[in-house]
Amino acid sequence: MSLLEVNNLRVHGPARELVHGISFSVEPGERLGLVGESGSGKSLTAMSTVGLLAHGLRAEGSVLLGGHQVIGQSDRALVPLRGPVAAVVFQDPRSALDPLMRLGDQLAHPIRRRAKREGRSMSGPQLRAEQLRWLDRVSIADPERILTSWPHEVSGGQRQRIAIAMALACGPRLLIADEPTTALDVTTQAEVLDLLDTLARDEGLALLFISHDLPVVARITDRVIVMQHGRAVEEGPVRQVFTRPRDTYTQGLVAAAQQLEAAVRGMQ
Ligand SMILES: Nc1ncnc2c1ncn2[C@@H]1O[C@H](COP(=O)(O)OP(=O)(O)OP(=O)(O)O)[C@@H](O)[C@H]1O
Repeated sequence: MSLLEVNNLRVHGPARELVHGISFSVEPGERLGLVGESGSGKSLTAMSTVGLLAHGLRAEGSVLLGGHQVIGQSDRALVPLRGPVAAVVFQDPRSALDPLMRLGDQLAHPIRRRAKREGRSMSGPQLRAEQLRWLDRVSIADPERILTSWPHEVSGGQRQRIAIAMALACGPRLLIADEPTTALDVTTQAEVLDLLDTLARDEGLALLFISHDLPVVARITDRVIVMQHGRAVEEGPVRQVFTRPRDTYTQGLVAAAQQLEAAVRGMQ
């Protein structure tokens, strides 16, 4: 059974339909990229798979996540799926972090939830050891200080590393990453991307990776869906789509990425 199976997903906005019937699946351990220009419907598609659409939007069709139907379910019914089956890393790590809670307390939350789910009791020292282990896994320097810090006391890159640690500490089988490096500077982007790549491999995670950055998607995913105006215009293995694009829109995206790369090379 697929980990995620999306069938004829439509997303309706207040005034018009925004995603016009998209279908795809993600197998355990597979890495799927969603690419396309700004406003093409990548985020709405991804957020629909975990029932996280903004107020005023409505999804229709079928989304089976870990075999459970997501469309039409209440938030309460989706809680057991969010975290254990799929976790999300957002573009802006501040959306995952409570500004009024110390980082250690925030990281404790998914660790405790997972332990409870697995029927493990957890002492204070065990919890602290787990917090430090997760900070080490996301390569956070000075973890003791970080645990007692507030979100505004750490850098954007550190916030994103902690958001990734919180997502992975839930023990998900699918990680949805929505432009996870866009808000970071170029050096930090590359580091966080490497981190995601390594952690996903080590944990055997499936990835649904959203980006408008084609080289990044080429590096991190196996298969890609190209979206335009709320529709999938092309889908296939990432190498095939990026080296021999069939659709004219994809051809344009690939040509633009190549031109940018050539221009940067010319400056060096
Ligand atoms: N809450 C909302 N209410 C109304 N329209 C929305 C809402 N959220 C998104 N949209 C519209 O839906 C369309 C798709 O948006 P979506 O965020 O999925 O695009 P995207 O491809 O992820 O773009 P980006 O790369 O800029 O994040 C856009 O036209 C957007 O303006």
